Amino acid sequence: MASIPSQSMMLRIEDMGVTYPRNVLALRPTTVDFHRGEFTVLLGLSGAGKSTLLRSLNHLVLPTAGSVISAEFGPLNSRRTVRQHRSRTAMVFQHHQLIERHTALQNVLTGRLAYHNTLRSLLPFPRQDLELALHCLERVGLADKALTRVDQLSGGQQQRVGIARALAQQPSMILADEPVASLDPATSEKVLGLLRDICREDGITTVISLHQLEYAQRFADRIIGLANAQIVFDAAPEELQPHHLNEIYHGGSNSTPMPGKAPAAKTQPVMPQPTQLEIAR
Ligand SMILES: Nc1ncnc2c1ncn2[C@@H]1O[C@H](COP(=O)(O)OP(=O)(O)OP(=O)(O)O)[C@@H](O)[C@H]1O
Repeated sequence: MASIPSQSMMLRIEDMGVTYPRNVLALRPTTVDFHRGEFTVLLGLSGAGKSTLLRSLNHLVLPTAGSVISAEFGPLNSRRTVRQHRSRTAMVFQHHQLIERHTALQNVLTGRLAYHNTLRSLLPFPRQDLELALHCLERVGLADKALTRVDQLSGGQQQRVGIARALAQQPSMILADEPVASLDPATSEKVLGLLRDICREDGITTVISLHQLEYAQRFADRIIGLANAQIVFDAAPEELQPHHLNEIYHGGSNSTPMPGKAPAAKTQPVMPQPTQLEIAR
């Protein structure tokens, strides 16, 4: 039976694993707690399992083993609990998933849809929703772009609309899947800083997948390093040592134990390609 999460815990994955069709092992059975207000970065090479772990947290990817347990709603073992959990879990995507021919405000308002039934969502949004959406745009510095079509905004501005839409959902958790992968370094820093500051201010638990070590060290409260479908590091950024990076980015041939955990059992370590090594710098 699933154990009960403690007070500060927001979400627990318990012996959760994902194997895709054709026996592709993307995440070995793993147990991890995510705490209230924590800003966690999932770090690893392409194919390490970051997106799989991130998306399984709200069952966008369905775990094939173990369970996801919400402190608020319990184990995600029914359509009802999954729906409840998703209504409080906002997503930010790499390509923002905005409706380009709609205005920034209209896009942010879609963050409110989870709070209305299908029939209600066909009607104009209530005034409170409009005010909230405007407030969210203000928080990401885009109040003056509320009525601008999204396809007339820059990539960084579009991602800020994506964050405002997530905030309009009034989430207790935000899952961000490589939210800066399409942005230049200066814009990436601005977007990540904004997301981190707002989540900190509002106490929103955030899990975000990134390739860039530098950003993970700069913005994360906690880094979870993945390699070969398993967690090989899980601690504060200050604890990340060269041998951990070796584990994350090189398959860890001469690894030492990760903080708080026994050394991970490895099968068939996959060595990164030279292009992949670039991202470790
Ligand atoms: N829908 C799918 N069907 C089959 N295999 C998949 C699917 N999605 C991912 N995989 C495989 O699962 C493994 C983990 O992929 P995942 O996308 O989680 O890695 P990632 O660390 O997020 O990579 P990236 O940084 O490139 O997004 C990879 O081997 C990938 O090819």
